[in-house]
Amino acid sequence: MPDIGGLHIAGPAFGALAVTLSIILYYAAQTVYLLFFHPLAKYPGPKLAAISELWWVWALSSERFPFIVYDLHKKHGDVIRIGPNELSFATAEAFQDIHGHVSKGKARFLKTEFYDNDDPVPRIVGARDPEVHARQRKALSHAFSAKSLRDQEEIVQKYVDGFVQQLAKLGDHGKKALNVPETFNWLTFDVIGSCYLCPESVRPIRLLMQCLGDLSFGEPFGGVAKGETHVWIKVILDSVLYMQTTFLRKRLPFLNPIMPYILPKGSTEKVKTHREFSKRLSEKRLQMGDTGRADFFSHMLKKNTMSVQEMMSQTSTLIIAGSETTATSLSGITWFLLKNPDCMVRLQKEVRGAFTSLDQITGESTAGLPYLHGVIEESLRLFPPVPFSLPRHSPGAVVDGYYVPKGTVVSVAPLNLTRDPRYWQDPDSFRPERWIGEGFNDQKKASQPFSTGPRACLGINLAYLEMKIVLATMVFLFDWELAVPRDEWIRDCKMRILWKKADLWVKYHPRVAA
Ligand code: HEM
Repeated sequence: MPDIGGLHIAGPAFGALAVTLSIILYYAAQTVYLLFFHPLAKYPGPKLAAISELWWVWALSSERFPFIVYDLHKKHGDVIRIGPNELSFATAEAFQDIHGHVSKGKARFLKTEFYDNDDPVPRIVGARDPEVHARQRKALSHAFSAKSLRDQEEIVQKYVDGFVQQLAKLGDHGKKALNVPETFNWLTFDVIGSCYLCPESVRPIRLLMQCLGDLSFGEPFGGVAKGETHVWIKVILDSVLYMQTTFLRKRLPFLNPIMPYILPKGSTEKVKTHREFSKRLSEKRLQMGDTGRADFFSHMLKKNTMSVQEMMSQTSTLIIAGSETTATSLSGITWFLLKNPDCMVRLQKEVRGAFTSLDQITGESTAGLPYLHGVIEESLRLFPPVPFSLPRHSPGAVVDGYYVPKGTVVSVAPLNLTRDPRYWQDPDSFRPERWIGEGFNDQKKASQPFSTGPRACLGINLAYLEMKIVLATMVFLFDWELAVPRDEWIRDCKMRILWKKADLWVKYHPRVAA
């Protein structure tokens, strides 16, 4: 029986005490190291973030991550420590250093574990190995060529026509308010579903009826046709929340056992359902082989550089990457136009002056409307549809003048960059004219909603095409009214990897002259 300072402690109790003391000492020593001697110790930020992953987990779970990081940069400056081994930057130079192309032979910043999920094979957005990613990107890039875009325009036109008819019908010609984020989801999921499968209108309907027949689904997602959110879209949006928790669980594995109690009921099942839908849809499309039509799948098949599993795993990613982002952008644009009636009037003048009938509204004709372009760019600046800060591992390199040790996680806070007075005149105001001609001499590289470099968005041209056609059509046909007045909308949105948008109720009145 050990005798400590006159205290007699039994053997097992002594063992437990020794273990407890060792653990306390270990964490105390680690805390001192992380706070004072770690290579990142000199950077400001929350103390909890410096010593533990708990801060990051708290910030991500709060669903307010971009706002929290925004406020921290405002308080502490351009470089802050947001994890024991993680830095957040707030400059355009840092964005370029981390995401831009690097010269041959130089090491690249690669995606972190944040992008991992439980999928057996990586898919384009999540592929961390540069070789796997380059191969997948090459196979898919043809689906985003100028020629493919021309095919995709037909799809966009078709769904936009149906969409505005639904807005008129369901909105009872301006008498009833519609929830904007939801309506744009009908459209963008239908468009991407159709581009993904095949552009001929009847095909996706039949295909989906065949493979998901028992669930009696209609068109690709049937959102526009039915004027309601398809059950798969609901499942997809919920499973994005689950994906967010995957990162949390990976970062703090001890959370695993309690996750089922924290997650909303049925989350795990929803992810499974989403994967099952994607799998069945892909299988059916693969069975069809070469259909002679240029959909996303046909390009992958033609390239023949991806395994069947790899091709199938792209489905769920592309459907989310291509639809939710565009719907978010369109919702943001709606908000800014309604809060800035002068801008709305100027846009109406441009669109209504340029066209006398709907059939004149095309990809080519809308590409020549500078104010429309300015409206889209300005909204993407103030409300970037991808709110998370695209984390990367430093290869041991300089970021905006700071040497960042190898393995450190680095990212750039999207909201700070786009509202920084060093880059933008009158940064918090919605001023589409800044994007026309010389504008205000802003440093436009500080707005990178589609990212840049080898991992930049593949669907950028499709996104602009879709946004321009739908906005021009809606402005041409309707006068918009904010049905439920509100002072703020952006800060009411939450981050679940992508934005979970707050409701935005709008009435679409038929334009008198139309
Ligand atoms: C306004 C609409 C859109 C925005 C703001 C947007 C934004 C982005 C961003 C920021 C990334 C980089 C993600 C990262 O580094 O983790 C990305 C990647 C990607 N986006 Fe988009 N996107 C939009 C629309 C689309 C559309 C319509 C498609 C078509 C399917 C698409 C397909 C992709 C793909 C395939 C990638 C992965 C590229 C790669 O890793 O090589 N996106 N997007």
